[in-house]
Amino acid sequence: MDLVNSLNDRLLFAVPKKGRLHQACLDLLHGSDIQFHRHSRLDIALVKNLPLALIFLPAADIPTFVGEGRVDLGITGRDQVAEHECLASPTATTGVEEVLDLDFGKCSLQVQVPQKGELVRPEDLIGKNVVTSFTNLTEQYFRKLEAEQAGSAQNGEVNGETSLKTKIKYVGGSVEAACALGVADGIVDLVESGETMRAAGLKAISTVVDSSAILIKSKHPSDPKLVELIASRIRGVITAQKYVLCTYNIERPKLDAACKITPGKRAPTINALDEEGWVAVSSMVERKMIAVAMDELTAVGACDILVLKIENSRTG
Ligand SMILES: Nc1ncnc2c1ncn2[C@@H]1O[C@H](COP(=O)(O)OP(=O)(O)OP(=O)(O)O)[C@@H](O)[C@H]1O
Ligand SMILES: O=P(O)(O)OC[C@H]1O[C@H](OP(=O)(O)OP(=O)(O)O)[C@H](O)[C@@H]1O
Repeated sequence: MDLVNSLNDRLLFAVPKKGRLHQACLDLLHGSDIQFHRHSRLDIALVKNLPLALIFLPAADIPTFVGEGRVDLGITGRDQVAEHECLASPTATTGVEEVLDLDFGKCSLQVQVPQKGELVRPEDLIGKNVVTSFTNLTEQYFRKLEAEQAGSAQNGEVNGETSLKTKIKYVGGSVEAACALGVADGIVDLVESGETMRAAGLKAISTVVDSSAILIKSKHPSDPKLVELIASRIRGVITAQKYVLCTYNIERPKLDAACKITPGKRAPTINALDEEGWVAVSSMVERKMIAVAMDELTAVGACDILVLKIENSRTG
């Protein structure tokens, strides 16, 4: 097939085909000027302006394809990478390397139990039924907990061959239904806002892993220079989303106080104004801090404060 043959000279980049990370990934590709046309029903798209092909895969499968080295780059959740890698030996030649935290898709994999009930600590689930989509991480978690309870953790038996008392079962989705249906005493599932958990009458009692979307690469990518170029473009878009540009005018004696509020990524840019004793300052400020920064700037005497969106960036 032509499409498959045309992959030979291209770097392969795996992107979640659906789910929570899909749209944010498309936005990131757009912001990085990675241009492609995806035919309906096709999970491969050739990039028009770079020797790159996008492969649309379930987020859970991306660490496998990148880890095997067949696909060079990928975006998925840190939770999915941890689930895939937690049974791998640290000296394995296959596997993935994290390139960049993408600052979206933030959630936590948490142990959850019914709000009303006798189970209050993760140890209370030992020997009971636990349902999850993350069986490897859950097994690792309960293996450690069981070893600790048996007082053997310090003797290095955490990864020992003793069989697990806790019964861990896999389901592919709607994990939160398992307790109400009587299939599980507790679950291990992702929590972002906590709405799903609370609606199902559950509460979190422990965190297995915190997650966000990450850019990963194989240990031996086919074109390391192109990997670096793509990482640099994506880093630029992420930085642009994370920061805004704040500009203001201030009298020189008040400049030190203002610069403490807006120190910038490297340092603020300061230009003399065509008015004696006044300067203009421009500085990158984290978007989530900008309202507080504006309040504080006003309090120290800054005026004409403007906040501008950053379209794209390459910063050190
Ligand atoms: N509620 C959430 N908030 C933020 N990120 C999430 C949330 N749920 C999942 N994620 C992230 O998105 C990744 C993919 O999860 P998602 O449930 O979207 O996958 P999927 O199974 O491919 O899609 P779907 O649930 O539509 O079948 C997770 O591994 C996690 O990193
Ligand atoms: O804390 P919240 O903001 O409510 O988000 C958490 C929910 O989001 C994910 O499921 P998703 O909606 O993707 O569907 P799924 O159960 O089919 O995976 C996750 O598995 C939780 O169920």
